[in-house]
Amino acid sequence: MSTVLELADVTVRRGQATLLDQVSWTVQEDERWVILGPNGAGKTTLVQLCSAQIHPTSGVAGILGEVLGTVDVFDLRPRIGYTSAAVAERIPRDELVRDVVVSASYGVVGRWREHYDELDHDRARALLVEVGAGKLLDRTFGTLSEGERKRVQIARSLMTDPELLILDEPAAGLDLGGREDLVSTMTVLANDALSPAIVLVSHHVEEIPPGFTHALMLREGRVMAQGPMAEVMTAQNLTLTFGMSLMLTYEDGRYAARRRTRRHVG
Ligand SMILES: Nc1ncnc2c1ncn2[C@@H]1O[C@H](COP(=O)(O)OP(=O)(O)OP(=O)(O)O)[C@@H](O)[C@H]1O
Repeated sequence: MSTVLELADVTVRRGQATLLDQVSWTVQEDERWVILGPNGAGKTTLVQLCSAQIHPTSGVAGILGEVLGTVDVFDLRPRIGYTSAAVAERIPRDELVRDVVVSASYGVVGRWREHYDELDHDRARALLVEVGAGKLLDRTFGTLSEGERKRVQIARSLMTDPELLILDEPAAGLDLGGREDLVSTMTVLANDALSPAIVLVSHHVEEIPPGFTHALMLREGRVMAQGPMAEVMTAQNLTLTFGMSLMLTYEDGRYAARRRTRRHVG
C-alpha cells in the first residue's frame, strides 16, 4: 500500500496569521478522507497544500512520493484531481461540457488549440456517464444547474486518472436533491477499489458518503481529531471542532448532527 500524503508538522503563515498550525497527517492510497471544520478553520488551505498549489512555511509536505519544494509542481499537479469553487470560476461559461472535461488532460481550463485524440474524447464521455452527466456532453457549462456543474467538475478531475482526488466542498450550493445525488455519486466512487485516494472537504457531516473511511477535524488551523471514521466521528470531537455542544446520530451509513438543547441534557 503506498502513501499518498505525508505531512509532518506543516505550518502555513500569511503575515501575522497562522492558517495551518503544525499539521501532521498521512493518507494511504485506499483511504477516503473527509475534512470537517467550521468556516475559516483552514480546510481550503490544507487542500491547496495537498494539491501542490501552495508551499508550507515550515514542516515537510510529502505528496505522491515527492517533497514539496524539491519537485516541479507542474509535474505533480496532473497526478492530482482537484475541484473547488475557484477552479469552477475559471471555466468559461460558453465552453462545451465535453471540452471542460477533456481539457483537463492538458491541465488547462478552456480549450484553445490543443489536440485531443479519440481516446481522450472517449474517456471524457465515459467519465461523464459515470458521474451521471452523460446527457450534458453537448451543453455549455454556463447553462448547467449548480448540481450538474459539480458533476462535470468531478468528471474533469478524474480525466487524468489521478492518484489523488481532492474535492473542496463539492456540495456547496446544492439543494437537498442535488446533495443526495452527489452523495450517491461519491458513494460509488468511494467504494470502487480502482478509485484513487479521496479527500473531501465539507462543513456538514450529512454530506459524508457511506464508504468514506477516515475523518480529520480542523479548528483554527489545528487538527482537533483524525483517524478512522468510527473512532473520530463522535459528538465530543464535533463539539470541540465546531465550538458548540452538538449531538450526532448515525443511521444507514449516514451521519447527522445538530445542536444539543436543554431537553437533551440529563
Ligand atoms: N492570504 C491570507 N492572509 C491572511 N489570512 C488568510 C489568507 N488566506 C486565508 N486566510 C485566512 O485563513 C483562514 C483559513 O482559511 P481557509 O480558506 O483555509 O478556511 P476554510 O476552513 O476553507 O474556510 P471556509 O469553510 O469558510 O471555506 C481564514 O481565517 C482566512 O481568512
